[in-house]
Amino acid sequence: MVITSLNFIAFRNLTATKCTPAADFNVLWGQNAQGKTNFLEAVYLLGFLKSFRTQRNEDLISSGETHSRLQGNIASGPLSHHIELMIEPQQKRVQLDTKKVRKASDILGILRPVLFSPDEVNLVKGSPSGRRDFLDRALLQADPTYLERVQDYLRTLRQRNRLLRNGAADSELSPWNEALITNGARIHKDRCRFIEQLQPRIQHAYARITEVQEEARLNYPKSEIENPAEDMRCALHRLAREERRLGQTLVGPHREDPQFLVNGQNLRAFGSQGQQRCFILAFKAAQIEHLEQTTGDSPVLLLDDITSELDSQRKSYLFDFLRERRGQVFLTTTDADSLRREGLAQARFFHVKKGQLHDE
Ligand SMILES: Nc1ncnc2c1ncn2[C@@H]1O[C@H](COP(=O)(O)OP(=O)(O)OP(=O)(O)O)[C@@H](O)[C@H]1O
Repeated sequence: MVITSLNFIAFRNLTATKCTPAADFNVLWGQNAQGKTNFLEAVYLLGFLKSFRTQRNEDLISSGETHSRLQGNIASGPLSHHIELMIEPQQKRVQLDTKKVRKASDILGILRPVLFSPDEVNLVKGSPSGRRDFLDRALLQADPTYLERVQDYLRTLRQRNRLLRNGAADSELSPWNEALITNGARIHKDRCRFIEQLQPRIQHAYARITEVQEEARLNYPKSEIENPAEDMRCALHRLAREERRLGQTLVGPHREDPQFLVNGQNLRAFGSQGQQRCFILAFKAAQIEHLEQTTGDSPVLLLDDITSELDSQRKSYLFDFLRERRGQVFLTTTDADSLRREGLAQARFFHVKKGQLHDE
């Protein structure tokens, strides 16, 4: 898939930005705090409807404005689509080909942006919720219907927590236990299946990046158990008193923690910065290849200031990887010359200055 045109109005410091990107490499360069990441964020929002930096709509709207408007034309094989996203403080409204989109899952997949940003490296050592979210975002790109299953689970979880907090009787809780088990086991299976598909690619990419014999694994807890529903039921029984005492659900995929392992050691506790970066890079490469194979289409890559983060070996892997694949890429950098030296001289260069884009 290729973005053929973009139009951003009143988005952060991008007051009025029009752009006709190249079908392959696009470099957004400029000094710090000029709007380069804002541009990537806008593209990401058009495809994913969620920011990778904030949950608050107000942050996205240019100061002093009431709403932002993002528009993009996307060509995918013989098809072309127009996405329009209106961001207001209390809501987002989406149109696909001028028709109102009611369910987010109907639009995921029209534009698939895969982001690689330095901040993601911190996920490896951060909280379990960051790692779950990281995995879930990748899964959603591969399978937009996963969103509805996650939403069902979260609704059940909220309701069950409310009942636990209010000291509801067992008979009242019982149907919610069953709903939690059914929806939770589905999420567990979805995540395990997805990781199983990515695993050989992660391993392969990691070996190529590092050129050492280390085994990289993404591990999901209890992925080997045959019946996750039964396992959840037993755990709910075991922890029933504790759940009532705390007023919250202690069992289910919202508590599970994907582990990033190298040679069997958890990077969360033992990983060097270099191993963390390699792992995330390998994961992204695996995710992209998997998307290309399962959807038959290349996602759009958004690389935020990545060259300053990587050493020369990882940079050369990344550029080889980018050159070998087809597909559209947007890179941000403060140093356009170094990208020209990397062989991206054919890219389309946009200078970003004070929220304005200048085609060069
Ligand atoms: N809602 C908003 N309204 C107006 N300006 C905003 C808004 N949100 C952020 N900005 C401005 O956007 C700029 C930051 O842009 P961005 O994060 O894209 O930087 P960048 O060019 O990627 O820089 P770096 O290289 O440091 O990452 C800052 O000047 C900030 O004040």
